[in-house]
Amino acid sequence: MRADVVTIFPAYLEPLGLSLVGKARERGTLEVRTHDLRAWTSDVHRTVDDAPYGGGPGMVMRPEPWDAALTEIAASRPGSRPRVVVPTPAGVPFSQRRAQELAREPWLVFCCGRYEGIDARVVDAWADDEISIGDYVLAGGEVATLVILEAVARLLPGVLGNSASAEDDSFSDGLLEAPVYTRPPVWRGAEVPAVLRSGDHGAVDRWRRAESLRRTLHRRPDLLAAADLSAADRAVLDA
Ligand SMILES: N#Cc1c(N)n[nH]c1-c1ccc2c(Cl)cn(Cc3cccnc3)c2c1
Repeated sequence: MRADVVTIFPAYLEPLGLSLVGKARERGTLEVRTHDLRAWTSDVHRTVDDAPYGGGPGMVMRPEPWDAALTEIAASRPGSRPRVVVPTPAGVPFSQRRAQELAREPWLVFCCGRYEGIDARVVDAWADDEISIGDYVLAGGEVATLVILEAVARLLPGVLGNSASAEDDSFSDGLLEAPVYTRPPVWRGAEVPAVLRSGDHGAVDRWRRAESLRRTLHRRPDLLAAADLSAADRAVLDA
């Protein structure tokens, strides 16, 4: 997969050189190219924003630099067209399912806006996805792009080591993950649940499923409606 990121703060994307995404880049599983939007301005002040029509607070990002940037980037891979993702507070909610969908794309381009947003005509002309990573307000699209790209990168083939797999993820079965423990067996008087040290893999699986169901019921009951629950699951929830 190739991912291009357009931003006025390229340094914001430096974490993409670290850890899991960094290793995927080293392996060649993921290629990330970061672009400074100001490279497509033509005035001496490298202006990317202007006052909003209709008045109101803040500034809006001008269409011309964005269109020039996206036109050049989209033309850089003849015969191919990128899926253009625009993080925005007004976007559809990001989810594991959407991450899985994006992970199947060969080429993503992320438009990281700032100020009050990007001129809507550019978004209308170029965006395939307008995505929000949650119901809170950020100052721009860069952090959202980091979140989306990490969630997508970990789903790419070979990125997660043999000991982990995306199938075991929280949300992969539509439920929240069960609690996890490691050594020591007793820490500040708190013991690891005995079943996890029993060596009985069937019992461990049943315990984890029950804990996952109980956690989801208490913290995210909204997820249960879409989850594929067995009769045994429902017995746990009704207990
Ligand atoms: N994704 C996501 C997301 C989220 N969940 N919160 N905030 C954002 C987000 C994404 C993109 C931009 C751009 Cl461009 C400008 N701003 C600042 C802003 C703040 C309030 C109203 N309008 C714009 C962005 C905020």
